[in-house]
Amino acid sequence: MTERLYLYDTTLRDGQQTQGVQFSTEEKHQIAEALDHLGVDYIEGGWPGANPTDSAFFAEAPKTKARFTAFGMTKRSGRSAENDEVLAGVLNAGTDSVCLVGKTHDFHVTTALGITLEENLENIAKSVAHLGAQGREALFDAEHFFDGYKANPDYAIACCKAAYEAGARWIVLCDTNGGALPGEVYQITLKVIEAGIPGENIGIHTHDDTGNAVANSLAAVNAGARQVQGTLNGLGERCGNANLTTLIPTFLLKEPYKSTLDTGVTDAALADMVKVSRMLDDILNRVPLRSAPYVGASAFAHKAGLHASAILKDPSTYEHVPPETVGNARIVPMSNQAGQSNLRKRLADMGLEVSEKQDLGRILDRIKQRETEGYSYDTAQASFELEARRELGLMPQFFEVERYRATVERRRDAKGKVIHLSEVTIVVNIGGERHLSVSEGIMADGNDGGPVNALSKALVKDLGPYQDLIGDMELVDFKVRITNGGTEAHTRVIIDHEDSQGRRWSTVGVSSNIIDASFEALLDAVLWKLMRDGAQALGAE
Ligand SMILES: CC(=O)SCCNC(=O)CCNC(=O)[C@H](O)C(C)(C)COP(=O)(O)OP(=O)(O)OC[C@H]1O[C@@H](n2cnc3c(N)ncnc32)[C@H](O)[C@@H]1OP(=O)(O)O
Ligand SMILES: CC(=O)C(=O)O
Repeated sequence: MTERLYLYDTTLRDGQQTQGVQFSTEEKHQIAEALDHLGVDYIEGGWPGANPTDSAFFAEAPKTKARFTAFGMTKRSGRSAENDEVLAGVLNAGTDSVCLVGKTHDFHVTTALGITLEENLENIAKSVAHLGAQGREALFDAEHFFDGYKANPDYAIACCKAAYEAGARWIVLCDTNGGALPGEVYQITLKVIEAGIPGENIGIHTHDDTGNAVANSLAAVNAGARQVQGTLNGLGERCGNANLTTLIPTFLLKEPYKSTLDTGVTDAALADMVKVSRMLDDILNRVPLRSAPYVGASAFAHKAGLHASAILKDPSTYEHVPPETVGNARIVPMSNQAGQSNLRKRLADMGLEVSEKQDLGRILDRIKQRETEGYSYDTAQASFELEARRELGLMPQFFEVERYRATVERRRDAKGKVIHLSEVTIVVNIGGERHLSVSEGIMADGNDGGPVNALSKALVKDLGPYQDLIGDMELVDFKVRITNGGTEAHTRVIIDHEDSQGRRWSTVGVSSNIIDASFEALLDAVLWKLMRDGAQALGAE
């Protein structure tokens, strides 16, 4: 027998309380659609009436299978629920479900609201009853509940009971300041159940200020709570909310949850978890967190030689779940932590079957030597492939760069405005024919006319017979690190490119000069593309 566990998403409300996050109405629609596809039970859209974006979003609310929910606060003292204009703004959104936050910590009632404890109980009860009278499903977010319980358990429970007895479907225990720990969340949730509010009416809303938001949510569920609130990628006020991108796979893939609880998320939707997580990062223009549980790019990356060796025999040796269940992928990167197992796997993925131990040993030595010089191949897999081919004598010679020159200049234009000028000249020999390309960039008001951009444009401007093959390359990311390779400081540049086939590849360059390091990474990017697309090697005479 399984029990229903309800998932309540607050990305569009508490997620929007993240510093630096401001969703547009359009983005809210996009996120709501992705959440609905995932199969959560509730989507909290925001606080209608609190700001123009939320009001506009509720005015054209998305049609979702999930219960689309408006958020607000309990009525204020000195007026009736019917006459509270903030509450009216929330109700006017016309949603079937409404979640109201109310105080449950005596200190907040007297200090933040400045009213008596009795008045607060009445405000909670009257607000919830008003929702019921309007035919709405009521949820009560018991703000500061765990801190309130520790300070005055009877009063904190009385607040929850006031809401429950007034007809609230859910009493959501909130760790508003995020300071609670799993043991106490478990014990206090049990106390609420003992006080007469059944677990099937209890929700949990946690924040990650001690890094325990997910653990605290699980603790409440272990005690009997049957609704979990959280956000995609753990977005939220301060350190964030409980991360649904972590919790959902845990509920579907881990015991005891897997065989005792049902959520509305199917296995097929779970396999889109990485996609949904990346969609949110794209909207926020954030680099996805590589180490994110389940969905991070490194969540199934096996860097150490001992791990890679065992993974090749059976992936479960170093994986807690199969990556494809959440739409992720296994990678075995190359680095100075690697052994021949990593190498064989990487080479096989590239279509190179290398069985000679001597060949493998030489490639490994070459990679490890270059890593001591400042190169890094665990992300720059395209450069790794080129190095392996060079060591095996399998790297075609497409062309030779005879020389390049890059100049940068900072001066004022006729109006006295500071501008930066970059000019790059490259001479390339292709099959005995010399091609000269010049590119220049002017950088003013922050546009992209810097020297690396000019270098990139010059390199791909005229590669003669190869031009058609490289025309769709786009530089999409550029990272610079200062490293200590050997005795001197070096600049390491990692560049990501994409092409129209949807491929993304990373290359690395290292030099004491940032322009030269960039040039090396750009050149590798072009060579990798030509090699992968089967370009004919014309050499350089
Ligand atoms: C724990 C949470 O994350 S709850 C969600 C919090 N989210 C937000 O605050 C974002 C949206 N909020 C807003 O846009 C604004 O705060 C509004 C529109 C709701 C209110 O704005 P204002 O009227 O200017 O009030 P302001 O924000 O300064 O202060 C909040 C008021 O609500 C009162 N209040 C706070 N919680 C409650 C409550 N649960 N019930 C009743 N009143 C409350 C406060 O005492 C304060 O009243 P005061 O000004 O008389 O002291
Ligand atoms: C309601 C809410 O967001 C909190 O208490 O954290």
